[in-house]
Amino acid sequence: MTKHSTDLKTLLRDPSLLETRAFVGGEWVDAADGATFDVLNPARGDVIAKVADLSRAEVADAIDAAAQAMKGWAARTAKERAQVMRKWFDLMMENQDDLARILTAEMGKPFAEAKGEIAYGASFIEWFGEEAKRVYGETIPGHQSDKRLTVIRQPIGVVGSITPWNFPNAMIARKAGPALAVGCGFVARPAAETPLSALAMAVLGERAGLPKGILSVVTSSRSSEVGKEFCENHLVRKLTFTGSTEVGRILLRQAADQVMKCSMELGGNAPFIVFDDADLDAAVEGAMASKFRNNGQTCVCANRIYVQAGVYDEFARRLAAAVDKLNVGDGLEDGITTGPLINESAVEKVEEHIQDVLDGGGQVVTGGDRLGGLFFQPTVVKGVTDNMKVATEETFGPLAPLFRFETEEEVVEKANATIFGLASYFYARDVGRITRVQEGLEYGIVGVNTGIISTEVAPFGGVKQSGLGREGSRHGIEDFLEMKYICLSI
Ligand SMILES: NC(=O)C1=CN([C@@H]2O[C@H](COP(=O)(O)OP(=O)(O)OC[C@H]3O[C@@H](n4cnc5c(N)ncnc54)[C@H](OP(=O)(O)O)[C@@H]3O)[C@@H](O)[C@H]2O)C=CC1
Ligand SMILES: O=C(O)[C@H](O)CS(=O)(=O)O
Repeated sequence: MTKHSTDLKTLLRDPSLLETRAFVGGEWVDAADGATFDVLNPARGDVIAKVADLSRAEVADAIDAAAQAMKGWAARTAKERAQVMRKWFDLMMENQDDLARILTAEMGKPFAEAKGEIAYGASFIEWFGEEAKRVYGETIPGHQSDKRLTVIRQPIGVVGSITPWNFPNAMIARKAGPALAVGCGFVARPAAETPLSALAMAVLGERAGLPKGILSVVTSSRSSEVGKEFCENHLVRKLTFTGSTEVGRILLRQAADQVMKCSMELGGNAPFIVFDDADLDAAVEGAMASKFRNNGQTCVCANRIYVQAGVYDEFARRLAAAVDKLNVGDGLEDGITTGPLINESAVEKVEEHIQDVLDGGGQVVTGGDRLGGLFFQPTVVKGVTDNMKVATEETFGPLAPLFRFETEEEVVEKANATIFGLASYFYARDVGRITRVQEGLEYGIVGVNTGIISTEVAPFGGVKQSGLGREGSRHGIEDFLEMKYICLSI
């Protein structure tokens, strides 16, 4: 891999999108004490920016500003807010290439994939700008002749948002879209690894006409302090989080003290099942898409690949052949399909899972080795059994473990044997089997003969310990509204 420094500003058509100050109350600010934290390019290891490192007190200022700005923003009509959201969408798409280069530089995913994320993120801004115009109330036949009953829905209040590094644009957009569209104030704390994408979104949001203070981006290396401020500040009425189940539990415990409404999009352990009546080429294509998207660093990636005995060896052969065509490298360079992992611990987790398979008698079909830095060979292993770590732990990397199974009943039981319940996938052609399996899988999302399920028009979220609530779709707006029952006596 070529190792050279990243002069990101020279790569941008509009260098002003590369913002390193925090966005608080409509102002671009350095930390009061001048503190900064480094943002690294995971492909090259160099520091690409030094970003304002805010304290908890400065986060509180952003919350105050959001509460103040809400008064005017919520008073606008849904159509007026939608016009600003639409402008924001247009600006994100006009600046798609620059936003993608910033995203690739700080997170590592290849430029083409980063462009896809920008479009995916922008789609939530567009979708919820429109959806907010359809937040209807209701009238209810009175229980007494002198009573007139109505139900109205109003913005829940100031929203605190904590998002991960794996989708630095889309995970914020999937929350900010509905929250802002219905009139909420929104304070976003992006992961310390990837703050630049969020800041660039705020630059464009300001240009689109978001009023001062309604959106803040509070960059900070002190994630737990920010989380505590969100959970303890009584002006915050909603906490929305995407990340690990472990951190989700911490936040839920903290939010319980003020009975705060929470949305949680947490970890997964997706089964990917290939039955013997599957279209094997389609199943390989789906496995590649699901497993190796974002270098395996998504909560909906296939984490366990179950293949029915009759097609196990052929599927393994075809999958390995497809994996060998992946091109690992620096995502800012042309022709790269697979970037680096986000950090050293992510690489070590992949190595740990592979070694555990080998220690248990499994074998590497292809890959299995580091490539220097944070790069790792996309890997297929076979002979994987239920007692191995990869059966219960999310790898979050480019490892495709193949489990063999005999019967439909067996594999559905094994697929469900996890505390997680976010995404699941299977390939089959028998309609009876498809019906039984799609209904039997205990997951919030089931992909049938497809490995990619993510879209703004459908409800995204998990059951069991994969989360609370849904994001996207007409359902995704509900979490940012409160229902009010009005009983009028005439
Ligand atoms: N469901 C999903 O979409 C995702 C799931 N994951 C899962 O989480 C694992 C670890 O990934 P990672 O990014 O470290 O995910 P984390 O859950 O550790 O971090 C997610 C976000 O939460 C912040 N955070 C961490 N601890 C706290 C806290 N105590 N209070 C408030 N905020 C906190 C992080 O900030 P900071 O990074 O600055 O510490 C980051 O912004 C992955 O291996 C994967 O299993 C990860 C990303 C996305
Ligand atoms: O957190 C994630 O991994 C994303 O939610 C996955 S997706 O929505 O981009 O598919």
